[in-house]
Amino acid sequence: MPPNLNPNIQVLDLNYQFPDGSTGLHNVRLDLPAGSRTLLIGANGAGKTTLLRLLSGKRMAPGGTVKIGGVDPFTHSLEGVTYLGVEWVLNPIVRTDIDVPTLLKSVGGDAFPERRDELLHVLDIDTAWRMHAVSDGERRRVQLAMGLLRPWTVLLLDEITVDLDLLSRWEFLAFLRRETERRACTIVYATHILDNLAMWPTHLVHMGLGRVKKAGSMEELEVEKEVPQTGNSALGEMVMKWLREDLVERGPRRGGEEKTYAEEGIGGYGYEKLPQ
Ligand SMILES: Nc1ncnc2c1ncn2[C@@H]1O[C@H](COP(=O)(O)OP(=O)(O)OP(=O)(O)O)[C@@H](O)[C@H]1O
Repeated sequence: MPPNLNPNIQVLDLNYQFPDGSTGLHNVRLDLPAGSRTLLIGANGAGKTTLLRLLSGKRMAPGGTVKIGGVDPFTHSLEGVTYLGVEWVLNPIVRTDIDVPTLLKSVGGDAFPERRDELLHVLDIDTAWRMHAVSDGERRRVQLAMGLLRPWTVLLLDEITVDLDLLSRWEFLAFLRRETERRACTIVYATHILDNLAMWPTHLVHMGLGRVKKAGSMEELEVEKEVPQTGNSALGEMVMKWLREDLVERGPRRGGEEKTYAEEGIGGYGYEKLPQ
């Protein structure tokens, strides 16, 4: 099925039971418009992963309860729905002695050279890395480039940014925001880490014990957006500044011509105005 140009997400009275008969979700209702960026918030065990798996079509929801761009993601294998979660993180290929260009080529990098190069830049990836000899955060950045390379229309992220340093996460989230602003795509992001996020979401969904406790746009939920420039705490602002200085000190990757993203301030929503 071709990518949908109106990738809204609708969930109607979704009840879900696990194969052992225990209840996973109770009467979940959601209506997330195309182009939205939703933060999915909830304690451990609240049901976030369960919901994201159903939205991605990895698990079957009762007929008519989940629609992505108007169709059931389980019965239609939806091209353009990308779900990045635990199984994806644990894929052993990214721990083998393989180089970055070969990995990116294996997921279609040559078909999307501009996206590939943008992701390399945004995620500050050194193409000379070999994957058995990188840090956890560097590995995660390459994985993210792999996962995001094909232009998805719905992106479901299940807390996959835990290994990223504050600045890399900031740039990654700014990239996702630009994506929703320049093409028809929609994001749901389950996370426990709220640093830097105050200005990122358009919608919030709060889950608890398999139920949606609150959901709506930032305006509907009257979430205060008046925060420091980055939407970060004073401590976060300071750490961001340190990391930015570290990157400038390290200098550019790939031959010395290119500016680091910290020098360019490409974050796109206030990052360039960080206190110096
Ligand atoms: N296959 C399963 N069979 C039975 N119960 C399950 C199964 N998978 C998850 N659960 C239970 O469902 C509940 C919701 O799990 P889920 O993974 O969706 O939570 P979560 O909100 O993503 O939590 P976390 O923040 O820890 O990732 C938990 O209580 C969990 O124990």
